[in-house]
This record gives sequence, structure tokens and C-alpha cells, in this order.
Amino acid sequence: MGKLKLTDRQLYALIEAVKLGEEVKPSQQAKRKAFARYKIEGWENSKLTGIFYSIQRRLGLIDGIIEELVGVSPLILDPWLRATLRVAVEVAVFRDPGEKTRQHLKGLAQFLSKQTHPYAGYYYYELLPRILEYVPVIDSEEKRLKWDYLFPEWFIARMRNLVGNEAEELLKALNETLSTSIRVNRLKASLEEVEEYLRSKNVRFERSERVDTVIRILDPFNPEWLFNRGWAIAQEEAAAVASLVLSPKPGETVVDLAAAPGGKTAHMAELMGNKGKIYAFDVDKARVKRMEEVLRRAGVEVAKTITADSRKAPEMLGEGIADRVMLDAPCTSDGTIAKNPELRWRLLEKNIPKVVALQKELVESAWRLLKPGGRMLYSTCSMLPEENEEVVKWFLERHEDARLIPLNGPYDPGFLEGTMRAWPHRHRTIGFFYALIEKEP
Ligand SMILES: C[S@@+](CC[C@H](N)C(=O)[O-])C[C@H]1O[C@@H](n2cnc3c(N)ncnc32)[C@H](O)[C@@H]1O
Repeated sequence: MGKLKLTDRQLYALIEAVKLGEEVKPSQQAKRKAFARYKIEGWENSKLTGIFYSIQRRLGLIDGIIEELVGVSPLILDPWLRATLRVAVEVAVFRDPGEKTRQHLKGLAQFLSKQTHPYAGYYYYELLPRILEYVPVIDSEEKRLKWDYLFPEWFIARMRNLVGNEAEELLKALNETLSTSIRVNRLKASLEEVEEYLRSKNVRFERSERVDTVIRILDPFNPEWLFNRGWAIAQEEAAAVASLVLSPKPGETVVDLAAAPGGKTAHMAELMGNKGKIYAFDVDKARVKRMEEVLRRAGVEVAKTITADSRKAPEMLGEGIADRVMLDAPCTSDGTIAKNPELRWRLLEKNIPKVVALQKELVESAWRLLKPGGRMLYSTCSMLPEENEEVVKWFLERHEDARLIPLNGPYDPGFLEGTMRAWPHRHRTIGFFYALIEKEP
């Protein structure tokens, strides 16, 4: 491989994407915005996208190096300085930059002075030679694994416990870039219309083998046009399977307890033929706003959005009112690391019990809302058993009138009989867990 060549403009685009990635989630969206500003297209886009994602994946390692060099956590530095240092470490330590690119790295001091404060530019200029000379010391097995797989050590250990010698494949799959996945919204368009549009743009795509309205886009392409018209919604195959498993029918009353940004609410409205009622709760005001926009574009007429803590939903709506309840629970989201590479460094083992406690309270609320004979889906995009099988086991032990409806595909059995799991390394989608529970009639 030749030396890495990057121009000033390309470095600026990367820095801006990394900086924006701290505020805009998923980071894919931040990258799109920043690259559009610098008119990064075609082959340039592919090259810089690769670098952007590897920065996100290595963030913990990169920040560790910065901390070693400056003596404080990069999190307390000016955001422009932090983003510039992250790009500089990626290029200088993990890649092999050519002489011109090394000069461009020096030039970033001026860029920084303009973007923020001359002091930041000066600070960077002084530090750069040490970044350019940095050589890592890998002196233990833990460090080796961390450098090979770019995950916190506790997470590597958990995954080994979970899938044994498949762990390496799983970690690799989490490090791969998943192609953009969209679900055709049949309230607004047919599968053929969407495919025709993609063909007209010369974009390569394939249909999912498990969900007939999900399409994977194989080329770098922004499907904004489809989203704006409500013809399609950004959704992973495993997420689309959730609404299919719950399978709400036209005319039913449905409660979605963690609904924003509305992917599953919109899908359920489609499955219900826009007939019946969906109460779509979410506690996050900004996310509810986004959901309202998604539902409006998708032509959903049966959803009422409610900004509230859904632990209060039974008091607000009354008990025993729902035919179906969707509880796509808030979780650590470790199953989505391929989509949000930087997430791995924000996962903290000590936060798991807090998330689990909330999941247990939410599943109790879901239960109170259900009519006898009604069904609820408990799902998460986490792979940790504490958030999945263990919550369901805990719940079933407390409710004699609850029974698991066994799920027999399209994915693999979970670690509790009757539940189901989608795995990134086996199914080319995000990690996902499903348990369908019925209240005795
Ligand atoms: C996994 S996301 C939901 C994704 C959504 N179902 C979809 O398909 O687009 C979990 C959501 O739970 C929300 N949430 C967290 N705690 C909550 C609570 N106590 N009550 C209601 N919503 C909550 C978060 O704001 C987040 O939007």
C-alpha cells in the first residue's frame, strides 16, 4: 500500500465530521453533513468514509494516546482541538502518511486558530511532533486484544462468554460497516417504485432475504429523497422483524412504549392498514419531534404521540386497554455498534444495572396496559443477557398468567427457550433480542 495522501480540504472535512459526530447521532449523519459542506463525493467520499469510521472505532485508543501525550483527558479540551488531535493521531499513528500529508497536518494549526482560538493552534503545533513520533507499547495480552479488536476489555470478555469461539467473528462483524438498510413504506410506495428509483440512480441494492420490504443499498448513496417523500424509512432488517413478530391487526389498540424516532410505530401503522389506534410514547421531547416528522412523511394517520415517561402510561391510558404493546426497550445498544462505531467506548459496565432496572419497570407497565389475551413484544438492540433473557425470566416468575409465545425464526433461538436473537456475525444485521409474551385470556 502506498503512503496516505490527504489534502487540506479533506483533512478539514474529516475534522468537521469528527467534531459534529459528538453532537449528531448516528455518526453516519454527521459525516454526511460535514462531507456535503466540503463537497466530498465519489471516490473521495469512499476513501474519507473509511478513515472517518476507523477514527470512530478506535476512539478509545486514540483518546488514550492523546491523554498519554497531553496528561489530561481529551474530553476537557476545546472541541475543535479535540477533533483535530483525533484526526492527527489516526493519520500519524495508525496510517502511513506521505511527506505532503505530514506538512498538511502541520498546516492544521492555522485552521484551528481560525476555528477556535490562536492558543489552540499553538498548542496543537507544539504537540504534533510527539504525535508523529509516537510508537505504542503493547506489553500485555489485554492490550493486544484491545488493539486488535478495538473494544473495552470487559466487553471482549463478555462476548467470549456468550458465544465462545465465535467471539472473534462477532467482534469482526461489529467492526464492519453495515450497508444502509431501508424499509419500503407501503402506505406511500410499492417495492417496485422504490427499486425503480434506485435503478434510475445506478445504485446497486439487494432485497433482504427475511423481510420482503427491506432493501440493502450496496453503494455509497444518500436515500434522503426516499425518506423525504415517505417512500422509505431508515431501518435495519432486525428492527423490521420486531413489528412483524408483534403483528398488530387493523382496528386494534396498540401502545408503543419507547417509540421515537418512530420506525416501528410507522411499520405497525402500515401492518394495521392505517386502521385502529397507536399510542406512541417517548420521554425524549426532541426525539418525539423527530418521530412526528417521520410519521407525517410516512402518511401514518392512526398514531397519537405522547411525550411522557411510559412508566406512567397505565395511569394515563387506563389498565387492560391494549391488544398489543410494543416495548422496544431503552438499552445499552451494543448490538448497533456496527452502525455507531464510537458507541463501544461509551459502553460502561457499571451502567448496566441502571438500564436493567428501567427495563423491568417498563415491562411491568407494558403488562398492566395489556388486555387479557393481548400480546406484548419485549425487544432490545443489546446482546447482553442481563438486558434480555434475564429480564424476561424475572418477569415470567412474577406473573403466572404470562406465557412466552415461542418464536421459530427468522433468526436463532435465544438463551431462554422461545425467545429469539439476531446476531451481527450470523445474520448481517444489528444484534437484537425478541420475546413475545401473551396474557392469559
Ligand atoms: C430503542 S429506542 C426506540 C426506537 C424506536 N422503537 C424505533 O423503532 O424507532 C428507545 C427509546 O426509549 C426512550 N425512553 C427511554 N426511557 C424512557 C421512558 N422512561 N419512557 C419512555 N421512553 C423512554 C428513548 O428516548 C428512546 O427513544
